[in-house]
Amino acid sequence: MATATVANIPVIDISGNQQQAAKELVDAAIEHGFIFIKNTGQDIPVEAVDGAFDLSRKLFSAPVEEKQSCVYQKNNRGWSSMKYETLDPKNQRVGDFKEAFNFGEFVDGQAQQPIPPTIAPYEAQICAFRDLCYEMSLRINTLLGIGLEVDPPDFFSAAHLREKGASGTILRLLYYPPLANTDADREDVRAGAHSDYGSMTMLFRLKGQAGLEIQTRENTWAPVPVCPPGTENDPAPPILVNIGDLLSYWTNGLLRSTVHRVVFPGPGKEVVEGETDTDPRYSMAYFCHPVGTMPLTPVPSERVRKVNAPADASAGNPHAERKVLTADEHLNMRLRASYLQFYKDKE
Ligand SMILES: O=C(O)CCC(=O)C(=O)O
Ligand SMILES: [Fe+2]
Repeated sequence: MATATVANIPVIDISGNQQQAAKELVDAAIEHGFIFIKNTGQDIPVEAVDGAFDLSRKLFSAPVEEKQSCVYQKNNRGWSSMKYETLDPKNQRVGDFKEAFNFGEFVDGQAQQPIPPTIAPYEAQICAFRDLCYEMSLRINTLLGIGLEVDPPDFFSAAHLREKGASGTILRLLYYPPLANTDADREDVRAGAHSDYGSMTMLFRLKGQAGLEIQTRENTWAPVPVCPPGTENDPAPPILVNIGDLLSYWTNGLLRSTVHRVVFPGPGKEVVEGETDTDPRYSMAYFCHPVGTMPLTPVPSERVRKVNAPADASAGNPHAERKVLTADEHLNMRLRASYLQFYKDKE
């Protein structure tokens, strides 16, 4: 395999000077839409991430009947089986080569959805991990507000406060099995090309597991290494943050909601040194959504007001030719496109 020209995403330490961190975050969000957050274990302890990955392995290896009893529901929670979701419906002939399990909100430490008996004893642990992600997402949202000089600077984090109402926020565990030798269908893709639906996503990956690629400004695909240069000796790989569609709408396209996908790099394709696609791959994504009733209008920021939305940003922008959507209306529109069969069966 050829060695890849990897995406040049900066690694940012948000534990130091906050003004500096805010500036670096916003610069990266404008330029790449993707940001590595150095994992010093301060926001999310390394053991919490490892523990969540252990639970994920338990969950996906549970008997299929258990997973089936928690099957995907209209509230975007539960288990989706192999090839169930299609993230790039325009180009994919077969669904994503993955399984996923979505956790919605917990109330008093309890999931508000069926969970497989195999992991039921660990309900409190999943809730605690989701809470850690929530707290960290608020910090990042605050920094983005500071960096963009939004008035008030906590505009984004305030829009995400749980106490203000329900949101579409989801903790998603993902399992991508390897492609069997006999499986000649090279059309399989682990996750089709897409941008994320929420405000932003925090992604956890495991050392050595290849596959995530982002679309560059030149319309090429660049692999995103799990451990970029400078993080090799950190206690855990950095947390990868990416801007979703809502932060892009909120900022007139200034923050970039970058298209990405998960592939089998395959023979002859580029792969990051030290990574492979021949093993099972696990990842965890915290999809951060604001309170569902929030309108997606540009935020009060001089910097945002000055932006002339680029022509191509209007392609997926709900403001281009329709009424202003709320966060929930936007989410439902995107889910309908990705779970076509599910919605067809329901109608
Ligand atoms: O598994 C990954 O690395 C990314 C998954 C992803 O992009 C998604 O679920 O939105
Ligand atoms: Fe994604």
